[in-house]
Amino acid sequence: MESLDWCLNQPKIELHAHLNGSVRDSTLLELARALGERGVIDFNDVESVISKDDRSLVECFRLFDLIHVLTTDHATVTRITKEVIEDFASENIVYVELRTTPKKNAVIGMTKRSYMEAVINGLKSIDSVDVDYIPSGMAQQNSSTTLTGDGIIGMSNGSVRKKIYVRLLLSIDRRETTAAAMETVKLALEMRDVGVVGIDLSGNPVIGEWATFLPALKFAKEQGLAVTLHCGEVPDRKEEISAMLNFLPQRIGHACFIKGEERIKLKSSKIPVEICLTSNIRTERFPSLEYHHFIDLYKSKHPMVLCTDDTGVFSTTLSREYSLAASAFGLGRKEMFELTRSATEFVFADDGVKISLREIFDAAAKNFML
Ligand SMILES: CC(C)=CCNc1ncnc2c1ncn2[C@@H]1O[C@H](COP(=O)(O)O)[C@@H](O)[C@H]1O
Ligand SMILES: [Zn+2]
Repeated sequence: MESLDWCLNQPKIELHAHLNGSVRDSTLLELARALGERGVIDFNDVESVISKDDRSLVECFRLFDLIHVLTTDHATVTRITKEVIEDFASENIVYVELRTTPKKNAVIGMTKRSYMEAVINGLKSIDSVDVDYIPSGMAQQNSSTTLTGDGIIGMSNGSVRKKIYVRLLLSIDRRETTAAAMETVKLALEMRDVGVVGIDLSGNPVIGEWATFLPALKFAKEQGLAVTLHCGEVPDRKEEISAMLNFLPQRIGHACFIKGEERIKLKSSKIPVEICLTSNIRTERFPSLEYHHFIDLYKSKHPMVLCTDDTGVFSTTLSREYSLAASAFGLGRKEMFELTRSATEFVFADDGVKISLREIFDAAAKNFML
């Protein structure tokens, strides 16, 4: 494997990360213990599920339901958001699009909006790194900081801090109705001034119909939100894949089972693909990386980026994904650096952020392209 240290040190862009899939195991266990003590859950049952490493698709979605029981209150959503962003920043991710499904729970007074406000509070509460989540022109910049061009900012007092750009995508869960999906899109539109830039369609891929989500996704697009779709996660979905590609989303995730005509359509569309290697292997989309479609897309120069999907659920990091790709597909340092740098062009943030990211990668090129 290409040295994990090198992959850790290079600046990286993460475009496919689900909040509740990225929670630290230690945090989940702590939350489970507390709920166990209150008699809400049986801690021993939960511990064995959380500690398991390999999970089938069905088991993964059961785990998500369990994670949601543990995390869905305002204070915990704030806490996990803070920890997830701190973890991403600690491995030199300079830009992350974090996606999450806004949730309601009348019993604790949670609305989709208050859930998202708890996420924003998590971003605000981070003080170990500089977090940029407000789009240009929407807030006063911290005048005591200047970008040095390597993902690090120089403070007017001479100290140096890491900086991470964070933008948010609101996910529509495939279990939701058209009305619920529309509510999420409207919320996203109202929260553009706090860093929401787009919509994601995710959830159990064998549940739900494309036609249910289409009206909300169309509306999102018309209103200028970017859209990314989980597409081709399971076999035999020719019609849905075709309809999704015809929709022309700004990006798609996974694309594991896009074959024949649809594969040709994908390639000619140039829609960037978010590739999640460990996620695909752990959920047995492919028997091993040797069979993964990464290399076909890569060789045909299709726009793509490596992502984690769920660092917690799949026990991975973005650095590890790069290291895996290096060993499985023979990528050298230059290729890995160019792969993550190329994602600058398909982030959903505004042009000001793209310009800053180009500067960060240009400045880092001399150290990482050797
Ligand atoms: C089986 C598996 C995990 C496959 C690959 N990955 C995924 N495919 C589809 N939806 C996903 C995947 N990983 C996370 N999600 C979605 O993200 C949610 C967790 O993050 P959040 O609650 O939106 O903050 C899950 O409940 C699910 O709706
Ligand atoms: Zn995903």
